[in-house]
Amino acid sequence: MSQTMLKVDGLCMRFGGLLAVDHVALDVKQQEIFAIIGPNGAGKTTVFNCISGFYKPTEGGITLNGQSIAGLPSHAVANHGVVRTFQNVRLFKGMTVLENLLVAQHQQVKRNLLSGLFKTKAYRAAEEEAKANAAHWLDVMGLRAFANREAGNLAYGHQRRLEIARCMITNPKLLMLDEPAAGLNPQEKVELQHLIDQLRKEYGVTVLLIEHDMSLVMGVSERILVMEYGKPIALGVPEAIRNDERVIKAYLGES
Ligand SMILES: Nc1ncnc2c1ncn2[C@@H]1O[C@H](COP(=O)(O)OP(=O)(O)OP(=O)(O)O)[C@@H](O)[C@H]1O
Repeated sequence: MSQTMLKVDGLCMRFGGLLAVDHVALDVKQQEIFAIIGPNGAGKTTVFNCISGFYKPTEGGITLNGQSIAGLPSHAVANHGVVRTFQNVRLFKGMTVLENLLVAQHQQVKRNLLSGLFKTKAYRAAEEEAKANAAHWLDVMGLRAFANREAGNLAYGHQRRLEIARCMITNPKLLMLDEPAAGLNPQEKVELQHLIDQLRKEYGVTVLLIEHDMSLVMGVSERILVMEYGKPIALGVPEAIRNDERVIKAYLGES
């Protein structure tokens, strides 16, 4: 049995009178692909925002490899190796694809002002490494032909891939994808499923995913947590979730 990487316990998030997340618990194992699903407004993105440091939870624990990350600001959570994408793609749209990948590595490239000014050997080496990494991820994501194109001018599916590349280039432990299939065509969805699988197999990343596309969720996830009105209502393998009466009811109630 592999080790738990992310553990969320008794997580609550209140907005005024609304308990958007109500005692959510989950544990994601090393190199697992774990999905959170649920009807609109169930609290999925709020859970993501709490884990990634965009919200400070009202209550509850969040640990990464046994270390508490609850309540840390997002940049500190990112420094622990937890990175995420957003429901609406967030890129530097006026920069080129390549520049987006170089900027994503700014933490790794030595930013010491003096070493930058004098272009020390170490600084130049770090710059070269950043460029080589960028080239690698352009290839993995099939974006090499668009390296010098403005990110904002890419087709939507390519923007989504660039967003994932920006995460992966930082060599994360946990990759959090918020509705990565939204806006993709059926062919792109199939490719996305293969990509998620490939990222886990080849780069050892653990994946936490929110997704409405059931074919993708059922095809790629090892375990699924279902939320409704802020509460966890089911947790299990895809086959069990597919046949869970509470889950079926929650989804039927939505349509
Ligand atoms: N910053 C906020 N202030 C007030 N209410 C919020 C805030 N963020 C989320 N909510 C509310 O919390 C509830 C859960 O929202 P959330 O976006 O987490 O749901 P979701 O499951 O991700 O939905 P969807 O699938 O539609 O993206 C909703 O009722 C939403 O209006």
